[in-house]
Amino acid sequence: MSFNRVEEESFSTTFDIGSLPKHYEFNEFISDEDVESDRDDLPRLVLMGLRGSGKTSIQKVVFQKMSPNETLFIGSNNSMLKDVVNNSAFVNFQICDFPGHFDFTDSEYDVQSILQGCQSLVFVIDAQDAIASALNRLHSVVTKAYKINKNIKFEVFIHKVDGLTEDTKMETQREIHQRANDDLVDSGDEQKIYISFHLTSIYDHSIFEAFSRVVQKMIPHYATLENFLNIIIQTSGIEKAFLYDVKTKIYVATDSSPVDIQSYELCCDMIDVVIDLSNIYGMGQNPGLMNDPAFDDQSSSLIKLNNGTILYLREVCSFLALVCILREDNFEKQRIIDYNFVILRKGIHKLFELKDKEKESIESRNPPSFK
Ligand SMILES: Nc1nc2c(ncn2[C@@H]2O[C@H](COP(=O)(O)OP(=O)(O)OP(=O)(O)O)[C@@H](O)[C@H]2O)c(=O)[nH]1
Repeated sequence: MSFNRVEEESFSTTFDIGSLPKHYEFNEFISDEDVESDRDDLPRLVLMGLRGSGKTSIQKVVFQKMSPNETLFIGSNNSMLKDVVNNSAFVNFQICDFPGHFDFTDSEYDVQSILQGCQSLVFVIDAQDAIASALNRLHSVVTKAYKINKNIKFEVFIHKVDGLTEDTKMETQREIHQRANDDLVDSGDEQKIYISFHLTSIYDHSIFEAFSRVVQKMIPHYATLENFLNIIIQTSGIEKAFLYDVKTKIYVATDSSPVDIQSYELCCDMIDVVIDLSNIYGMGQNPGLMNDPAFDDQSSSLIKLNNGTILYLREVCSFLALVCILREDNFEKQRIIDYNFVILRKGIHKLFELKDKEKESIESRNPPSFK
């Protein structure tokens, strides 16, 4: 199998690479005031946890690019904050950040309808604080939420672990895991409710890694994406492949081999380098225009490390990039890799179309109505 440019061009004519339907694109320059946070039609992710556990900081750091140090000045929330994350077809949901003092009996919030449309409930526990009251709240939240919606995926972020030693981290995780499961056993819910645990901190990549896993569970076609990546690594001599949402550095998919956090961090750093360089040299013909993003269909990059490893990035569509790690020897077959990449990109675009068609058919079966 060999790659030649004619083949790539023939794909380009049948499918306009890099140009997805407009609504898949993230508009980088929407101000906070313009964002339509009441998009109740979108899949919903709910953040809960005790006061000061770090919910708002997580949301600001991951989705609004706030620097971790700035979160010191956020202040406590007294009402629910809603936000819409709309980067691509895969990273497209509404976030509801409940204040720490929230109670299910609180008539201020329409908990029933919020949780009915909820796909993922992230409960944040401050690992530097006493955990007993957080565990009580966790149990009460998951059992009540499960009664309202049995399809919610429950995720616990054991947060602020930057202040703990490696040993304490593991010990805290073990203790929280054990006690949360014991509580479920006591209430007879252990067969029904499954909780996933993640160690997180806004001061390193762990929060992005954890959010990646949460977002992946919200993607209906995740298995297909994973399969695509398995095929490309097998056929191209690649060691690890990540499909990144460039804007947030969440990886929306990866192949089925285990993720090692150093590889993930390396790929995140590569994206930063590409965006920074594009901002300087790659702003197209009109560098002054705000709508000329630093990441477009021409974006690609190759970085050689001094240990014989190569990082290779190719743009898949607006704000989605494939980042691969491979041995330098295997990169001799770059044409095959590029050819396989074109096929992969075509497959992912088809998946977008499929998702779009499914959405249209659901909407035609349930036309929107005024409440
Ligand atoms: N050390 C450390 N501090 C963090 C981390 N995440 C958040 N914080 C700090 O925790 C404090 C509280 O964070 P918030 O985001 O306001 O907490 P919250 O859960 O939204 O609080 P409420 O709005 O009262 O419910 C802030 O001072 C943050 O800087 C973390 O990963 N590590």
